[in-house]
Amino acid sequence: MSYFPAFLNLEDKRVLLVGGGVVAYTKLSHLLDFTSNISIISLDLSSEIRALSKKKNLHVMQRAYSKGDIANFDIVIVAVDNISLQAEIFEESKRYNCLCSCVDSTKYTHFIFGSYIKKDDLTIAISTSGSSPALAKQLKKYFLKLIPSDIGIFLQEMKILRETLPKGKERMQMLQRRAEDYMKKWSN
Ligand SMILES: C[C@@]1(CC(=O)O)c2cc3[nH]c(cc4nc(cc5[nH]c(cc(n2)[C@H]1CCC(=O)O)[C@@](C)(CC(=O)O)[C@@H]5CCC(=O)O)C(CC(=O)O)=C4CCC(=O)O)c(CCC(=O)O)c3CC(=O)O
Ligand SMILES: NC(=O)C1=CN([C@@H]2O[C@H](COP(=O)(O)OP(=O)(O)OC[C@H]3O[C@@H](n4cnc5c(N)ncnc54)[C@H](O)[C@@H]3O)[C@@H](O)[C@H]2O)C=CC1
Repeated sequence: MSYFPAFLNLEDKRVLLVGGGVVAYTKLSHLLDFTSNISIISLDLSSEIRALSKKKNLHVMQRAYSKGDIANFDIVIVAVDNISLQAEIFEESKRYNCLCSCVDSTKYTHFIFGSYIKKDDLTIAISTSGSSPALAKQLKKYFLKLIPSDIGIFLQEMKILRETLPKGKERMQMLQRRAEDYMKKWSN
């Protein structure tokens, strides 16, 4: 099955990360590119997670997960080395209308993490539907080399044009032409 590639606004969403090891750290550092409204529950916490949580002022609870902990969260990421806990929290998430992502099996997940490039207003996300995270990572590296360093400036110019010119056919054609011309300058 493929996953619908939505770009979520996390501004007022409360995120819970369960787990404090190697994989939890990767997920945390990626989440922090988009929100810092993150709480963490974990039995143990790596020194990297401790340091990052302190720096970002996150709410950290060092203890085992207990039933009901997700009640006040919109999104939960379960990055523990315990598949049955992942399955339990996934089941529980359905009752609380909470989106759940578990790191060990796509059976227990509403969404997965993609590999992504984030440069100013540009976000490119890549998924292999779980078939090969390693390839997703390599594709990211490949595409990263194609993106020029002035992309943020170009996007700002386009944003201003879209905000100031009246909507309509003329604006659509002009914006399309500008986007095409901008990309023609890339070496290929
Ligand atoms: C389903 C998914 C669920 C999810 O995590 O959301 C998932 C699951 C699993 N990953 C595993 C292994 C690895 N994961 C990575 C890396 C990343 N994994 C990420 C996402 C996803 N991983 C989701 C699917 C994404 C898609 O659609 O492709 C990335 C893209 C994003 C991120 O982590 O934020 C990030 C790269 C970020 C970047 O750098 O750009 C590497 C490579 C490395 O670490 O260098 C390896 C080793 C090589 C390999 O296995 O390919 C294992 C087996 C563990 C084991 O064998 O013990 C499972 C579980 C299983 O498959 O059973
Ligand atoms: N999705 C992905 O990208 C990847 C997933 N994995 C999977 O991720 C899982 C976690 O791997 P690591 O982070 O390397 O393990 P780890 O051993 O470094 O971390 C596990 C964490 O879970 C916490 N934990 C365990 N039971 C808990 C409980 N009942 N309540 C609260 N916290 C609890 C531990 O305290 C620890 O912080 C593994 O099962 C592995 O197969 C591994 C690689 C990549």
